[in-house]
Amino acid sequence: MPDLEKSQLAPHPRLAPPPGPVVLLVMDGVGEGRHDAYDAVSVARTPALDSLRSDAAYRTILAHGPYVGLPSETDMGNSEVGHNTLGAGRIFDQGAKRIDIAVDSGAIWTGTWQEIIAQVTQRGTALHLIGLLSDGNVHSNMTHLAALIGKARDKGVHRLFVHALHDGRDVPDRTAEKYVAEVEQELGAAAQATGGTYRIASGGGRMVTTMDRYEADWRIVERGWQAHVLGAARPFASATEAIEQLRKETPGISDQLLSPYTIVDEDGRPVGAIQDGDCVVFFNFRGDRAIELSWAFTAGADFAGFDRQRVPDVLFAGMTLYDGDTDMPKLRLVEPEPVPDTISELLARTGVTQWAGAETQKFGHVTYFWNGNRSEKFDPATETYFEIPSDQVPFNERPWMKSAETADAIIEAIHSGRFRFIRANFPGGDMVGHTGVFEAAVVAMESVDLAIDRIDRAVKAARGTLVVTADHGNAEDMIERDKQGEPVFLADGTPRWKTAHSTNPIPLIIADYADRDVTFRDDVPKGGLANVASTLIELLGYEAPVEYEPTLLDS
Ligand SMILES: O=C(O)[C@@H](CO)OP(=O)(O)O
Ligand SMILES: [Mn+2]
Ligand SMILES: [Mn+2]
Repeated sequence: MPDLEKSQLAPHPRLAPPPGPVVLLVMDGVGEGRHDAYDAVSVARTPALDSLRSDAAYRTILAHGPYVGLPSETDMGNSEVGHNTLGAGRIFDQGAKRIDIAVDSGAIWTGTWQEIIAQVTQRGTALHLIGLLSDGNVHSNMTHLAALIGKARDKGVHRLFVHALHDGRDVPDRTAEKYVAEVEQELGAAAQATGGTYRIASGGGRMVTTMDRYEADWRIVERGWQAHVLGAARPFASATEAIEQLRKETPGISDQLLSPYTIVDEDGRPVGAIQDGDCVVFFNFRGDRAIELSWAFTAGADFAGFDRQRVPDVLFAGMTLYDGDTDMPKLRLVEPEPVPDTISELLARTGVTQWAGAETQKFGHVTYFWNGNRSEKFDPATETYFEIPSDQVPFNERPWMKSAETADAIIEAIHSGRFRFIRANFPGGDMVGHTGVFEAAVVAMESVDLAIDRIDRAVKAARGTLVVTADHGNAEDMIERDKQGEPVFLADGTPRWKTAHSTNPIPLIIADYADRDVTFRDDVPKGGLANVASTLIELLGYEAPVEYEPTLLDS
């Protein structure tokens, strides 16, 4: 490694390293809400968090929009941008924003896009656009899909198929039909303009179709493959008909869970199965839930995810890079901004031992996202990764998730004495928050609190430092609100439960058990996730690099 000596962190002039480890707990999807009846975080009984808030150093920080590299103040945070920003100590333009810029400047229509257009027009093959119909700006954005359809139309593409994943997680639930109608309109106009075939060819809810992550459940991707590629999912004449029928069969079903389907013609043949010579663009820009399908399209015979049955020879491109280590996918429409010199890289160079762990659902959050979308370690000799297998159920059915097992693993890491920096993620607030089941979200928070209580005692005994924060809000605001912020109710008076993240600030708690004077400075009122890395580096006993956003600690 070049410059290893030069780039080591310097000892902090005032703060000595604590005798025990610095332990960072990221409560996924836990913001500071209104403390009303729809705030599962405050409704939950959380004695550990309550006493930490009152006895330790406590403040809130920002985790949305421009504070994490997203286009606007109204953009809620999410795990990718949140953990990227936590790990980078700086704010980088994130996927959503980079694609917006590339569309505005036209840079997206060079390179890979030209290759795709050349192939489909010269060979008369089809262009397939797979992705999430959403304007949540977390995994995808409808404006990007519209731009792709419009450009294909202008380039005279004759056959274009959209494989539609339904959201209900980053947008209000049960709105799938609205996004479908929007796309159908764009496709209809393009078909008319070109005299070609522009159609939705398959679809399904994102949590059961295609968008698995961290290999939690490959069956999800297999179902997507059958729907999009093989054209072999349950047949329907249109996406609208599929959504209507599936809702009739399971009243109240969330868009996330709509079964996969394939659109067929009058003879029952799939209208847009994927064939040799076709081109495929996965228009999601976020990596975690895009990686597995990308593997399925690009891996050779050693692919072990599921039996693909038929692997069409296609040109496959991602909206952007999904995995920096494996350079995957090889073809992409927009290059990401590299995120160098993350906190883990600096700590590894300095020889600080690190442990990172979480259950499967968020394992990549504290490794891959934390390290700027890289899955590899910087120094295997000093870094340990630990994964606890997640349950494979809707999380409202097991809202405690693996909180206890994660706490066990962290406490073991503390007791081993081998690690100076320990970081972990507790998914409960987020994963259960996304189900829109309020009572379950309360249980999730209580299980996270029990875990924090145990970890807090272990950190105290080891004379370390406990840092508790989050990556964005979710469970603290579980109801849809109107423009004035008032709760929205259904006709029968029940709350319209919200399944998405929020733009709320998040907590930052520091409990130092090493007899050091640790207090927050008061001159960074708009402190955000980007300020956490410098703060952690100081707590570890080093000077934060000047390139990072400043520390939140008093000097
Ligand atoms: O589940 C996910 O993919 C997102 C929401 O779309 O949540 P998070 O950013 O918390 O991982
Ligand atoms: Mn998250
Ligand atoms: Mn989430």
